[in-house]
Amino acid sequence: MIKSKIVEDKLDTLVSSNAVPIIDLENCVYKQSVTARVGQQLDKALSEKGIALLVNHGIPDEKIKAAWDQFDHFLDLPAEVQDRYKRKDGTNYGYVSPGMERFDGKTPELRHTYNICKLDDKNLLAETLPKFAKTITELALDFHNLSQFILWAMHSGLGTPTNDFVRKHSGLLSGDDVNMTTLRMIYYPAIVDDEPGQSEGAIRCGAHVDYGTFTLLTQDSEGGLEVQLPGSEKWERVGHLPGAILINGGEILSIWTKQRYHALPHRVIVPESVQIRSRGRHSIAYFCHPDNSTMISPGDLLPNQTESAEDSSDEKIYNAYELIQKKFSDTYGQRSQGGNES
Ligand SMILES: O=C(O)CCC(=O)C(=O)O
Ligand SMILES: [Fe+2]
Repeated sequence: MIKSKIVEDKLDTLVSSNAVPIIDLENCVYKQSVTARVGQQLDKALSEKGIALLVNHGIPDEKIKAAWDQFDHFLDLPAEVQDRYKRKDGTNYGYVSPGMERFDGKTPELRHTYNICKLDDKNLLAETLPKFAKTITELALDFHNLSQFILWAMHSGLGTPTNDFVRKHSGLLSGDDVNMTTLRMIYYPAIVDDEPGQSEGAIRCGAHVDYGTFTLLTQDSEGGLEVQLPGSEKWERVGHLPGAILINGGEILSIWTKQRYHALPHRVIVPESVQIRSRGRHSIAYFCHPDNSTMISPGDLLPNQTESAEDSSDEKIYNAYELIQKKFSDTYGQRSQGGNES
């Protein structure tokens, strides 16, 4: 009985049933034939499923593992040292301890995260853990380069006549005062069933959609990630393809494409399998955002977009920064000021 449950846990995922498109990035070579193919595949995947898996993305596994190791070292530091790096109100960078985030406004998330918003972040633990700063910064640069390749491919897939879409992401990782793009280290501790508050009603990460253009996610093992595919309210387990990076669309991209691309609802539950939940889980999310001052007009990215009666209505158009702040306060109320990016 127990055995068949474990087998079921291994098989019953979107990855194992080939329901997530896999896109080969060919190490991100900037060849027109490659960006055009990747753009087309992304267009199909993000419009039909809201999700895809990227392989041959060029970020070596060892670099990702080294970053997880460094985050573990950070989590081993005494609490008073960690506190010095805590995320502060009005900014997005720094350490977020379990319980600081509550996606549904009440249930604390059982996870540690660390946000990096700038490639040359002088505050990044350079004195306390020099290797942490070096390893994470190098990885952030890799994600920055990968996201730029994806932006060019998306530009091709969307068929927008100008390269404004790419240009509007000029400030990737140059600081959250300019652009909210964030590399987030994440660790979900193992769930110990008989410790109070650990399993009953607990969540690793509550249901939400990400706010920006797209998110890249890498995970070290199956650990409860679930999504709602377009047109369905059913939560489906994603599963895990070692070495692949998952991409999902965010809310700004969805508005920009008049919902052609889906903002994918997702969450991380406490896995029902004792075996799986008794393992800690690492992930890294890279949230790609347009520059804060970018005006996000519905349908702006679609080719041949002419101003329709609907567009020229009095409906207010927000810039990317306002949209994110609005989203924070819709979702978190007062917490938004010191809340989280997702
Ligand atoms: O850890 C994961 O798998 C997902 C994390 C996530 O969705 C987020 O932080 O926005
Ligand atoms: Fe998310």
